[in-house]
Amino acid sequence: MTGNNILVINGGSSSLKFALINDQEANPRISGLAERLGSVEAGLSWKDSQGKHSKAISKAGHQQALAELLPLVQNAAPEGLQGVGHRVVHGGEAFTGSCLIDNSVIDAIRATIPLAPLHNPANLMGIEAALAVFPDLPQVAVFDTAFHQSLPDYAYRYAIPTSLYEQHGVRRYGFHGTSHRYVSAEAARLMNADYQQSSWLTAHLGNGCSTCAIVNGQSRDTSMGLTPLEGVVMGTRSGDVDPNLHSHLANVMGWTLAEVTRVLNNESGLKGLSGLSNDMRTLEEAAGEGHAGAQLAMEVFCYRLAKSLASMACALPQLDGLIFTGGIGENSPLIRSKTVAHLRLLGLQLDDAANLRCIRGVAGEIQASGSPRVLVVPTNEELQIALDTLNLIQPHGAAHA
Ligand SMILES: Nc1ncnc2c1ncn2[C@@H]1O[C@H](COP(=O)(O)OP(=O)(O)O)[C@@H](O)[C@H]1O
Ligand SMILES: CC(=O)OP(=O)(O)O
Ligand SMILES: [Mg+2]
Repeated sequence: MTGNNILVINGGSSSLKFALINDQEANPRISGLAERLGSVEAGLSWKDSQGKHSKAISKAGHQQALAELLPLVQNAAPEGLQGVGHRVVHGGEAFTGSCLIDNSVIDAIRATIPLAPLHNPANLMGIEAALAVFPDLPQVAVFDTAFHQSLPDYAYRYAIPTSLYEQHGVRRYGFHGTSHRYVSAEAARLMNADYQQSSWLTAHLGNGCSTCAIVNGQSRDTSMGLTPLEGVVMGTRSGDVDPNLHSHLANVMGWTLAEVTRVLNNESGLKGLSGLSNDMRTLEEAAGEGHAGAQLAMEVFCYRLAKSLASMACALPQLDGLIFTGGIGENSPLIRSKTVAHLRLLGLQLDDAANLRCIRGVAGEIQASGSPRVLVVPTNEELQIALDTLNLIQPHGAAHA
């Protein structure tokens, strides 16, 4: 049994992340990143069984980058590829699950560009490049928003005029659905619980961060909204601010809309608060050495995260577990413990030794005895995308590694 080989592509505006996943193997055969696409500094870096490699691909665009990595992928999968799975950030209300890509799907992703101007054009570039390079392979779109299409209307509607929703799609959509879905199903599996009869809170803490309430395998609420700016504090994104901040900055400071958008998306969050970095590792080190900005950024991050989780708890009939995931959630005992310390009202408390043990890919339970479960579950969006892709291209479903 050699398994199935799926190429997973996550297209960004000037980058293209990729991984070759075999559904019978624990690790990707090859994974990497083409970055600074379109510029003279464009480069390709990747990791395979032989180690880490890099190569300059000056001025390469998305399609050329894919053509460059094609021989590497073919080399890693001499038996051939079965399909290509794409991360697509925004599917609007058109997609409640993953789907095979055809012209109508491409049109629907294009029609959603006004709702995700930073993400969807880049995802489309990845899809179009892959269709040009692999015209004969089935390709699948896996949407960040699809898992959250089960939100009830009282969770997804904003209290603004109804016409803005009905005519312009202004509502909460939610993102990181692939990760929230993967880690909650994985938690149920690890706990021998029935996923279809279970309730979870999840905290996906990467560069982008979001929380989610999952009941019986369905998302019931999530912290991100119309765009991935709403919600908790992130690496460079502010999360929730007073909606009047836009007009305040325009009227008092004379900022343009583009400047406000750039500052809230790229200069805020941990980076803006600390004045130092968007990287939690850097902040933890600096805070340990007494850097006041780093300390404050971490305090705000944890308090706001706890507040978001407490509000998500409104959507649950019971709490089977709080799940931490993403680079920060999987690797920072300090952030987990500071966050849970604000959640005593939910009865949550950590076991310090267990908390310290769950880092660098180690999954496990970290609660103190008597507390509802708290779990660390490493996310694997690429594997979930590969499994969704296999499920759609194989009528009888895919096997799990
Ligand atoms: N050991 C660690 N301690 C604290 N934070 C960490 C650690 N390792 C990674 N991180 C943080 O994880 C974040 C990146 O998460 P990741 O999930 O890799 O991001 P992305 O959303 O880009 O996939 C960064 O803030 C990084 O500092
Ligand atoms: C939608 C989103 O926030 O994605 P990321 O965390 O990859 O930036
Ligand atoms: Mg990640």
